[in-house]
Amino acid sequence: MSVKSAALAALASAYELNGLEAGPCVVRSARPEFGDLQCSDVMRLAKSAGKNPRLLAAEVAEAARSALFEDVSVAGPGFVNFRLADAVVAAEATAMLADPSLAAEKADPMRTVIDFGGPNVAKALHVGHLRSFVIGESLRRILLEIGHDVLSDIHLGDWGLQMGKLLLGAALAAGWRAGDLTSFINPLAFEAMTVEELGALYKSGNVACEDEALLALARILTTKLQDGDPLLTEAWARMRAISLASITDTTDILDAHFDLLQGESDAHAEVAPMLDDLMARGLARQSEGALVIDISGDGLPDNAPPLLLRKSDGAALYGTTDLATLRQRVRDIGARQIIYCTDDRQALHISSVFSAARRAGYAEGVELRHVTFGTVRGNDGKPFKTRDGSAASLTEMIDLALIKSSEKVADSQAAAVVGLGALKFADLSAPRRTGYVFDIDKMISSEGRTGPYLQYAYARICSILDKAEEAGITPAAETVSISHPSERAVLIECLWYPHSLSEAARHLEPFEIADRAYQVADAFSRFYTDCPVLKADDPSGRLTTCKLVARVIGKCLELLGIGTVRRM
Ligand SMILES: NC(=[NH2+])NCCC[C@H](N)C(=O)O
Repeated sequence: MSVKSAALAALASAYELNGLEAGPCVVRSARPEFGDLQCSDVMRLAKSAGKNPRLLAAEVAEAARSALFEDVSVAGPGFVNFRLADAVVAAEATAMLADPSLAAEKADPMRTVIDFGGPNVAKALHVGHLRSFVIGESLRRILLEIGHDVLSDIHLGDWGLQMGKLLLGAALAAGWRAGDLTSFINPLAFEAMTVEELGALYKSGNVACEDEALLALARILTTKLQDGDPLLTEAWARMRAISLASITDTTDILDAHFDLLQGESDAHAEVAPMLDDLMARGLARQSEGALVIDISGDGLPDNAPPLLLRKSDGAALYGTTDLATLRQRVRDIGARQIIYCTDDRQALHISSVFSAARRAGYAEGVELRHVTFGTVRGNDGKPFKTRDGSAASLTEMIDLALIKSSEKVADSQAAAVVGLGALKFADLSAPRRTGYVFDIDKMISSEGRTGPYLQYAYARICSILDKAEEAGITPAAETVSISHPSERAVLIECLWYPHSLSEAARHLEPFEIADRAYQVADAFSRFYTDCPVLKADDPSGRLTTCKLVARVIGKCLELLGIGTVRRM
């Protein structure tokens, strides 16, 4: 039973007694002085039943009274407020501490594929990738925590026109000016190449494509590669490997885990049979030499353009590989739920793919969800840039966080945990769609809603528990009791954890967890100011409270992908 379900159950019978039909709704009380939980829909029900709202609320409150609540009262025009009995709070907290999952509500396990990161071969990782890695990894952990069977896939951008441009850049660098391009592409030349050099090849190829004639050549290279030209394939494979190695260096630092390191290219074998299938069933149609599929619904604007599946030159597009990948994920991996985590500028693309998949019957009974996020801004309110004016590079952002944290934390291992924690918490501590301002000094501060604040809180509680152990006063039975209003307040914050977890999973919103961690830590600091723990007459109850708080904050940070240290 969670705190919320207690009130819901009580309300349900109170509703029945009063002949009210609508399912009761309960939220956390915004004013703790009135109670822990609140129901505000009696007023609306009274209106439609033509009753006096305060009187009806009083009747509901009367019927909802039980031993679970110290008080059920009516406030204002008809709010019903519940105040949990202290014994219930203590018993719930005790049960939560004894439960390895901290009373998490488990879901019906579903095979879930989560597609996040989406880095591209030969292109530097930037601030948008930071968000996708951090949010995606946290969602991966949250969905695993509630019991889903999760597979994460990095979905490397390794296939479309960008690969033709890269190959063109390589030929240009090798001195090509005219004639057969491929004779200027030597796969062995990529043997010892760094990612930076690779990036420079892509950039020069991309700039060269401002010239229509060269762009046409890049398209030819793209199609040749997609048709399996052996030389281009070998060159491409080497470049892909160099990029992937450098990308996984970064994801290792960020502690983002991928079960599958697949890319757009992995869908290639699927493309031709899929197009045949769509044509055979009359779903794909020719349009000006290209092959398209009409789409609608999925939040698409009316008369959305059809999704382009094959260009007139035969090349497959971004949407084609996404559709083919989706089909594979459902058919071969058995995905019942597929989650895409990209910035909000891809909303139209992803909706188009979802719509095409549904029309084609590739997503029967499969939940498709797009997790979007907003922009990281600089202090000027514009998208965050690095000094040279280009989109901020992810490695530079990581370095900046690590330099700042090493100025604060002497131990180098702890400094890395703090720096990365600061970076990640800043990314997760606002609802993901909002975006945020990148302010490294604020992120790294140990005050306010920051990663370091939570990591310090966690370390401080651990040190209390360690001291208790050294002094031999670790309680034998872990029973929570309430000795002070501040202790009750922090326990209530802990009891909301299962609800936050469910909400985070339901809305695919790690902010719910970040906020829970902060609320618990904040209430803990008030408790610790008001209540001596080790010096209490009988420290065992308060130590148990500390233990639960450490477990909840530790679990939240783990779900956010943020590391902890026991000593700072
Ligand atoms: N399945 C997907 N489309 N995932 C997102 C991929 C992002 C893409 N590589 C880009 O940089 O824009």
